[in-house]
Amino acid sequence: MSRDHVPTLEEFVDGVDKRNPGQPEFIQAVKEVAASVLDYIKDHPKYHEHQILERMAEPDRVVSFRVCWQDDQGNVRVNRGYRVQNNNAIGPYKGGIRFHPSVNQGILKFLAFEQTFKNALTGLPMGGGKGGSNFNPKGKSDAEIMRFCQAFMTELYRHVGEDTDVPAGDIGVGGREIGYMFGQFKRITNRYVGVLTGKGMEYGGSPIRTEATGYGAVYFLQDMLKHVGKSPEGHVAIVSGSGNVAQHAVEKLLQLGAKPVTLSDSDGFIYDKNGIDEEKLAFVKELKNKRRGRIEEYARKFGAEFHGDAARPWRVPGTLAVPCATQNEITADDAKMMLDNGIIAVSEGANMPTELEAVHRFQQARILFAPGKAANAGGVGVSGLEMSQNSARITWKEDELQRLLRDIMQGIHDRCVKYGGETGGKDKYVDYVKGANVAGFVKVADAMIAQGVV
Ligand SMILES: NC(=O)C1=CN([C@@H]2O[C@H](COP(=O)(O)OP(=O)(O)OC[C@H]3O[C@@H](n4cnc5c(N)ncnc54)[C@H](OP(=O)(O)O)[C@@H]3O)[C@@H](O)[C@H]2O)C=CC1
Ligand SMILES: O=C(O)CCC(=O)C(=O)O
Repeated sequence: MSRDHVPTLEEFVDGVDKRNPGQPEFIQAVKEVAASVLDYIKDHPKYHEHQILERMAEPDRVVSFRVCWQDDQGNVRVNRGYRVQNNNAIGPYKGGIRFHPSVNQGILKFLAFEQTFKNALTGLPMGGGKGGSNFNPKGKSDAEIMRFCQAFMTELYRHVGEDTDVPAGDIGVGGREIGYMFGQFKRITNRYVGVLTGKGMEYGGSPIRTEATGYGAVYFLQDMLKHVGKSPEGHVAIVSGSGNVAQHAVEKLLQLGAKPVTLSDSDGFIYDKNGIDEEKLAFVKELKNKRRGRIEEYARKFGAEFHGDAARPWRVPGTLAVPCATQNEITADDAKMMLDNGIIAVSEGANMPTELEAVHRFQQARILFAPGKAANAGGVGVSGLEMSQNSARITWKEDELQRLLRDIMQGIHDRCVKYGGETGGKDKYVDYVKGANVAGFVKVADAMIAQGVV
């Protein structure tokens, strides 16, 4: 293909498809971005001359390694670990670590690609990366989790560092796992540095990192509603997941006067018509973070409905949705059902929880739809602030971090409006997908051009 010709979406995706066989999630993520930015590239030929999108869609490197550990019975177990370093044009690679049996290279490539745009949107100097393992933490003892985390870091330590690549948590990786990995990094390197974020407050963590992703996703929802003269107050909210992001999304929804009525895990979902209040949320936190139990218990305890067989909550009527479990949990049929039920806004707490066809349905219906790379960026935003605090060897006060998180989310909303807002329309429609993709792209692209062909 001639270098003068900006590829069409089909030509571009065809190339990505051929180079990444068997990686549908990665192709989906790249396709969504390409659909937003190719027109912008046509209007700004320097990005085509420098082959920016082509370079961004090829990770800087993918590290894959064996992780050997022993279970409580003394059996030797083998898993595969990865770190995908996608792009470090604007700062050290930054992004979470996922422990889940579904983890493979394609899923981590999609997450590292998304992270590159997300981190740029925060306005902080962080590149994009992601890592993980197909290790399944469910049902493992605390000692097994510790041995696995230590074995994982025994290889990962040589690829990360406070100015190189700074991992954090994601699905299956919370404060406990970060602690074990941090301890092992320190033991191997004899250095006490901010190599991971999401650390405990006693050893270099930042106030509100735990809450930041869920809170941020609801702040973004609030900002979208405010843009069209509305607020979350009084609305019924459908939430999926019951882990870190879902719990704090529910907490912030309650603080803003909305009524969350669902939560889920991989077994199914609960529907509490009376609403999940603070007391019920405290039960969920204890159930999930301490006892590591199943969400079905909520239904038994509070007399709510439980829908099993891995059912998802999208059939439940509500006007707001905050998907907080995993990728591709909202199908095109789900989107239709949600629209039929009168949904007005969706804010993605999870990464790419909405299938591409479902995104198109929401866009066609012109509802408020925030993609994860904008809506869930509060977590990595506060991680960036944890990095700053670690470098300066200080801890800021919680009030200050609450204010900074609010500012970061507001800034992301403004950037989306700048690049995705329609001019001249009466309904102030913002295509948040386009806005987030173009805003993230421009920042990374300009840095790449300034740094030459590397
Ligand atoms: N933690 C963070 O700061 C950030 C997280 N995210 C994204 O938010 C989402 C949730 O992460 P987080 O809350 O941290 O993870 P957690 O591990 O704390 O919770 C994940 C929740 O999602 C459910 N879940 C996971 N995989 C599946 C699946 N395949 N099918 C159905 N349910 C599933 C889990 O159920 P079960 O226990 O049964 O597996 C659990 O309820 C992910 O997409 C993550 O990438 C995005 C930005 C930052
Ligand atoms: O806090 C971080 O570094 C990363 C969080 C994350 O994995 C994400 O934003 O998806």
